[in-house]
Amino acid sequence: MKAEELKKGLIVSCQATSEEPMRESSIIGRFALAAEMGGAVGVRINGISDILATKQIVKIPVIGLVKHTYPGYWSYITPTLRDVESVYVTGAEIIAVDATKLPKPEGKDVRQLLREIKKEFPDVLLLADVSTLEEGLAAIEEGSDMISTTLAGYTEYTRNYEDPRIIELQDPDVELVRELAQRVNVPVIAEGRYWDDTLAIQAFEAGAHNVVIGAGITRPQIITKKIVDNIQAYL
Ligand SMILES: CC(=O)N[C@H](C=O)[C@@H](O)[C@H](O)[C@H](O)COP(=O)(O)O
Repeated sequence: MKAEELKKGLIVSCQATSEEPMRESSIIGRFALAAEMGGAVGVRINGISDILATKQIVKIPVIGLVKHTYPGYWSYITPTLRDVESVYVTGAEIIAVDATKLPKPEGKDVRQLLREIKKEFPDVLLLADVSTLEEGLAAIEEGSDMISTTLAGYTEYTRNYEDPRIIELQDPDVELVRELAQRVNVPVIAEGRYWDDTLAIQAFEAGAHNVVIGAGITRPQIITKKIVDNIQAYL
């Protein structure tokens, strides 16, 4: 696949941690199928078995990643060459990688990591997950094919709140999408706390090529809680 082939539109992130009720690869695959049936142009999937389950039943492009934590390092989205390789062999069309300025495992800096990925996997479509404009521009210089605002609001220097439960409710960073779209000529993907079509349209108006919605579609316990909290006042 080539970067130009990624259609404009909605990408659905289908992810569940070990504490979540949907934590099963076949369920994640079904979420991805539902996303495809609903008109999504791509899905974003974490973990090898979830990616493989998804690849079996959908035709739309898969953005694959592995969340892998290394002691002493903050970066956790496909942060090493070996992690990239593990996603690469699944056949995921696009690979998402932490492209924040924070140091990467094995003592690498972000530019070195991105450069090595491009060298070792020249045909890979590399999606740089960033939290700031500067990180996005650096990732483009190192050959990234797409940029996503995935980590805006999550790195320590872009966080506004200490409480991780609060951050889930914060507004998405539409301004970062606007700034990136003005400065780069690769697809800019708006991601992180986009809950619905109203927020997604704001991102498209700001120049996004795609908007990723995760929790707002595929984390039913969070959706339920949001609705329950909102109607509580009337009960
Ligand atoms: C920060 C981080 O680790 N984000 C992850 C990236 O893969 C996922 O946990 C998010 O669900 C995804 O980015 C979609 O975002 P939201 O669920 O807010 O629509």
